[in-house]
Amino acid sequence: MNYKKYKKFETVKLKDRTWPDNEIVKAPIWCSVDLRDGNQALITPMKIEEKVEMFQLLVDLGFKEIEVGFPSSSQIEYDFLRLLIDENLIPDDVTVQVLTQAREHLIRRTFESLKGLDKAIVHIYNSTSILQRDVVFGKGKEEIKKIAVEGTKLVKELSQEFEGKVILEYSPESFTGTEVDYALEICEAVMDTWGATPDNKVIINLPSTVEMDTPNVYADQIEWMCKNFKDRERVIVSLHPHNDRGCGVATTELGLLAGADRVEGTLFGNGERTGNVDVITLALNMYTHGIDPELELSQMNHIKAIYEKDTKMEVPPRHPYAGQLVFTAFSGSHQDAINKGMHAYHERGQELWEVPYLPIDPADLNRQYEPIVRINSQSGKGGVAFVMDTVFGYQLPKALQADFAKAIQNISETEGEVSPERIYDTFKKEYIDNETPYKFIKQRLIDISDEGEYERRAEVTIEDRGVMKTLVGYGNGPIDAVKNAFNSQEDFLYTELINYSEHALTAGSSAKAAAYIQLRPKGSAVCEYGVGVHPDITTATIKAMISAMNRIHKYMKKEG
Ligand SMILES: CC(=O)SCCNC(=O)CCNC(=O)[C@H](O)C(C)(C)COP(=O)(O)OP(=O)(O)OC[C@H]1O[C@@H](n2cnc3c(N)ncnc32)[C@H](O)[C@@H]1OP(=O)(O)O
Ligand SMILES: CC(C)C(=O)C(=O)O
Repeated sequence: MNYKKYKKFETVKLKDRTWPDNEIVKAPIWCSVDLRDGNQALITPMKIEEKVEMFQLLVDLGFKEIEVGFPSSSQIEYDFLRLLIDENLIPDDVTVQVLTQAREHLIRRTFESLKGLDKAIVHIYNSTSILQRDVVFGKGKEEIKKIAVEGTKLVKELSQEFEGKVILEYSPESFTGTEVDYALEICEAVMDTWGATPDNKVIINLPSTVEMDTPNVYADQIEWMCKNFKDRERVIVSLHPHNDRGCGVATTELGLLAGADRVEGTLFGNGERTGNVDVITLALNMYTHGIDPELELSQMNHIKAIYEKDTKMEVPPRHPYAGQLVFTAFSGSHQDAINKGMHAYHERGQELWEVPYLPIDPADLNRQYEPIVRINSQSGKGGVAFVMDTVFGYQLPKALQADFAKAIQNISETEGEVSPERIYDTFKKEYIDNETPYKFIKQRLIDISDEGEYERRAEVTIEDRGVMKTLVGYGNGPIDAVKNAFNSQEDFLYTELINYSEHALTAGSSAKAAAYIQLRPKGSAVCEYGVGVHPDITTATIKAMISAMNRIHKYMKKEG
């Protein structure tokens, strides 16, 4: 690879830059260019119905400025705008924008397409970069400036005949490859020609048509322009970044720090080559800093579905905020931290979102029902416990979490990802449905307390390898009485209770309880959990105890 084939681009010299100390404190004016820059870059450009659907989505998301196409370039582009106008599909608070090269016949045709609108942004451009002046136009600086000025004159003239209001936008296209002082000279000439004033501002769009350098260099270019306009008040400074070096979002954010007022971009960053800047990421980056993004992005799956349908593009699984995997943690330590963080967030009822590894509450994007944690061989007990809790409602005690996670890891090591259903089935098989050698049949608990002495008699009927037995025991509470009923049998293992917990599993009249019992045979190191589920908590507890005993039997048999 011959890196000597390339050279670094000449950067603007800005010694007194202020942008590094600035902060983004409010949303910029957003302009969607999905229907123009996005559409022109598609393998199959959108059909009219798809354009209409996309336009409606953009309106619903809250865009107030939408570049709807390049009407002079083709009949479909022209017809689409006509349809929006003729069918009255443009809301009053939305301004449509149209792009055209700064060429007479294209500008005239553009104005024809606008008939009937009460306002529009007419966006003219010509390339101003050193390279394009040379290889595309073969023209010097004055001639290139003349293209912009002549184009502006014509837009002005046609605006005067136009019944609505025209806002002029001018782009020194390939701005990032243009000397800033020359870009400024053309932009000032355009504004002077237009007669720009603070009440009749011109949108000066400074595109990073090709991302040529690090985002700080673009920020320097923008700050330099902002500082050097003759009258900053007559300009709306607009950014239009592309993503050639993969820094489109950073470039835009730094451009905003540098003083820009407006951003042109697309949903999910569709657009020429590596795409335009992704407006959704920009807006949600602001949102997660407590800034109103002024876009309604809560129905993320819906936005993604329409986008994918109309553009035939796919949102990659790791795309910020929208990708299928971005609210999923596979690794154990992440799962553990998310699990604890979510619990703390809900328990504390705090207003501020603070959950490790999740910069945004998935619920804010209507993604709360997606599995946040997925289980593979890198997962630990936290992730398994999280799935059991959030998907199935079982709050596993710590020691059981570790024990059960081992069983799941054994599966994932051979089979890969383990689904929540598989996790639950395994849990049931391991801890609930253990019926050999002992099977629970029924129980009766009698209060035999006397003069302040709290005492219970437990009668537990079980099936022991085909034989029905009713065991009787006494204790100072149900668990004690039941345990003693088992321990009083000579042919049973004498077990000690190590741990007990229970909780309601479901709400309402059909509520069930889950009981967790950990037992250890006296003098043995074996320690097993059993789980019982039943509407009656005592029955759930007895079932858990029997399950734990059966697991001990199984384990001891295995160990010989
Ligand atoms: C960075 C961007 O995304 S800019 C937007 C780009 N989008 C598009 O181009 C999509 C729609 N475009 C089209 O369909 C066509 O380009 C049309 C219909 C607009 C124009 O088509 P054509 O006139 O056949 O060709 P083309 O666009 O290649 O223009 C060629 C001529 O226009 C000149 N030209 C190109 N851009 C501009 C401009 N912005 N202003 C003035 N002249 C220009 C070229 O120098 C060239 O001149 P030459 O023939 O004297 O050499
Ligand atoms: C027309 C201009 C703004 C453009 O699309 C670009 O520079 O990328």
